[in-house]
Amino acid sequence: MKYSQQLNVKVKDIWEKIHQHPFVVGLGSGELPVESFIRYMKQDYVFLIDYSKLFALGVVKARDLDTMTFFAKLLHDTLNGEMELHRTYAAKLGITHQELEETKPSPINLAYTRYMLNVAQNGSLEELISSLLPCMWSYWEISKMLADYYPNSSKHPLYGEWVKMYSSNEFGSLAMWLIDLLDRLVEGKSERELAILTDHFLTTSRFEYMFWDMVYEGGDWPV
Ligand SMILES: Cc1ncc(CN)c(N)n1
Repeated sequence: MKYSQQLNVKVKDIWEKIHQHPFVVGLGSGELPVESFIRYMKQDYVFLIDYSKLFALGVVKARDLDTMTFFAKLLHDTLNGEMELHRTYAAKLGITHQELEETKPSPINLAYTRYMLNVAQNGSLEELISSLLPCMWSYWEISKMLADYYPNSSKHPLYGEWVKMYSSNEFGSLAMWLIDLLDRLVEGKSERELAILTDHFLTTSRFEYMFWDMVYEGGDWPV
């Protein structure tokens, strides 16, 4: 079994909980309260600013030109494609660019990005990939699930564009490229080395769940 398939088995319960989370279900059914979506857009925008830096660190840690080019593309697509979706939503929702950029990250948001940035700065390329992969892979799985269970979700007047972006073949192919890269990089790694990667993958998958919960419930700083 490929390493990515082993990860997929181990993460199943966490991702299942994400698929059942009221925020995700609400995106599919169209019944998500707009206040939660606004909170998500603002928190996610500042999340993506830090997340982009992981791709820049991927360029630095890459060991060949193909991998460098791929991370450079991910960096470009995140800053200009994924974040443009957020800017477009912000305009629709009456949020200014300044408000978006100045969003104060919630405790969960900060903990999640700091965890990944710490791994990216201090760990290997394989560690960097295993910690940032759930972000892309889980969104790809969510959007496929939504397309199956809520076939009209991509036509919703507000949430449809979100569903379309993350269920696009382009987004899916980037996630698959990264999965394939990780499978190639782990060839010959010891059980001990793989256990570290698996731990990063499961930790950031849990952060994904907590992020959904935070934007749904509004987990801000207590004081
Ligand atoms: C928190 C989070 N996780 C994942 C993604 C998809 N890149 C995102 N935009 N935000």
